[in-house]
Amino acid sequence: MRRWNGWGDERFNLAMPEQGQDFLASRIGNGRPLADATLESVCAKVPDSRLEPPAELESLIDTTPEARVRHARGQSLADWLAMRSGEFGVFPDGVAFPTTSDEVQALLAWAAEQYIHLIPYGGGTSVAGHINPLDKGKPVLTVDMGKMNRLMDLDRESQIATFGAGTPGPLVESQLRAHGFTLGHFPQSFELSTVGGWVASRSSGQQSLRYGRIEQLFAGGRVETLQGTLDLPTIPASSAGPDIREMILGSEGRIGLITEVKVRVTPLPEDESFHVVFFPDWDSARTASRQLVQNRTQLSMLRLSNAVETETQLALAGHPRLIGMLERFLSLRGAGTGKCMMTFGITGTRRQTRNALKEARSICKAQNGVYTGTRLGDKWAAKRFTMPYLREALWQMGYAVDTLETATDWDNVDNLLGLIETNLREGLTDQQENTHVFTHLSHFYSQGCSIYTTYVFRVADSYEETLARWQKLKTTTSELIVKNRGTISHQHGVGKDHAPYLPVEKGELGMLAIRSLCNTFDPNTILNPETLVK
Ligand SMILES: Cc1cc2nc3c(=O)[nH]c(=O)nc-3n(C[C@H](O)[C@H](O)[C@H](O)COP(=O)(O)OP(=O)(O)OC[C@H]3O[C@@H](n4cnc5c(N)ncnc54)[C@H](O)[C@@H]3O)c2cc1C
Repeated sequence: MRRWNGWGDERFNLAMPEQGQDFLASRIGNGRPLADATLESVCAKVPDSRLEPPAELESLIDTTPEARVRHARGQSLADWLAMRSGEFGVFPDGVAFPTTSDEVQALLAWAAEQYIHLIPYGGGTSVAGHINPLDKGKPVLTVDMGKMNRLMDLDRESQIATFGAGTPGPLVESQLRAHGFTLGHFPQSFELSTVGGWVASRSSGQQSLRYGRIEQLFAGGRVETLQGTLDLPTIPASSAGPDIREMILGSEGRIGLITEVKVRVTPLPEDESFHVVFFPDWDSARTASRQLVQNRTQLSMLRLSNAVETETQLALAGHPRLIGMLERFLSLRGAGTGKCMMTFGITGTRRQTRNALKEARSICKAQNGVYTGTRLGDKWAAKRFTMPYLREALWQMGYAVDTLETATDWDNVDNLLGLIETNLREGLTDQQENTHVFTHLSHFYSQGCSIYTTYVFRVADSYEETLARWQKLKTTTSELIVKNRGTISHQHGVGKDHAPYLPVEKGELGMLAIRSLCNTFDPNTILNPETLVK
């Protein structure tokens, strides 16, 4: 069963190896965990539902406290603190589980008539407050799309698959795999996030170098809005004015409920492998990454850890004897202190992968990269969806962990990365607290790349103080990002948490256009208020 107050399946735990514990203690001190609230105690706080559904919708709506608790928060650190403390604030009045587009349309009609706020909900993996209900004086109905989770059609010739919007990553891939296809969209939240959520929040998967971001994969579909149904036909390309698909991408539940998603799929690859190269320093590593992508070497994924992330990953990996041997070998080859780890994936026909590997190794070698084969890369691939479980282990040790991500042009990558890391590292020094900060680059483009920074700090003596620590780090760094040519989000979307920073990025006129778009479909702000735009 899914954890009600954290990430993933409650039967699965990721243990922190002893060396990892020592490493963190040496960086930020020993943590002291806070006490967790129980599900029962939180359910007891849930007020009576204000919903009075008509008979024909009654069977679709669950108003039990537990369903409402389980849909009240996403996965941001602020959400995590709310769930762990039991201080949720607002709960939805009910959760609807529609099974067809017609049922979604009926829910919309009822919501409009009764002035009920409606929150579309995919996997609830938002890390930016997208799906949290607000107290606006009206009832709130969360619409969980999870029952619309089937592969509805597969056009093998055009390679287009139609899915119910609530289909989560594993069901997308298993249903396609049975027909010899893949979507190739693998966000780290793959286990729980859904195809509709990916479209609504402009998600990016780890192998976007080969398969593209969701923008490239989203071919069309069906959206139920308060003004009627929007059918998005699949056309390979078009010069017929602005693209309606682009309006749905990143709409974050403000325009309507996506009920069917048509995606561009690819036959399963013949060959796939993941490789690791260590570079002596950041400059050579960053140069090699940029050259790989600007050279259009056919990689399917690329990730470059800076020196602190490399050190942290090796410390947290366990197996001290093997890691020690690796470090000695790397040191002899010139990649000692300050080394940076690059992981890359190659996917395709055997011929393509052979050529890509040759090209990639040659570019890396020219920058003094030490190629170590596939062993570490295979480990990364095997564990890539389990890493979010580490949050639970860190929490039990008294540490809070969060990530910040942006993207910028190559000429600004080092500048912005430095600003982000320094701000996070020094952000709690006035409280005599250290923050452990490390970064990787991922999602590479010819023009630039995304910057993904993780920060770990000790929880304070109370939930309120811990939240205040997070707010300070998050707010000051978000301001810094948008003031320095970074996007407020490369892949996590805007939600409610990033909405204050959007106007800097879009400008006044841009914000007016986005607001007008939402108003066209939803003039009375029934849908997901204050997400994306106020
Ligand atoms: C551990 C972790 C790792 C993550 N890794 C990545 C990553 O690698 N790449 C990445 O892109 N993101 C990542 N995310 C962020 C998150 O998973 C994505 O934003 C994802 O796309 C959200 O999908 P979801 O189905 O969970 O949507 P939800 O969180 O349920 O909703 C997100 C938004 O989309 C709207 N929405 C959802 N479904 C619909 C629908 N059918 N119709 C209309 N609106 C809808 C909601 O109203 C909300 O505004 C990560 C999150 C976590 C917790």
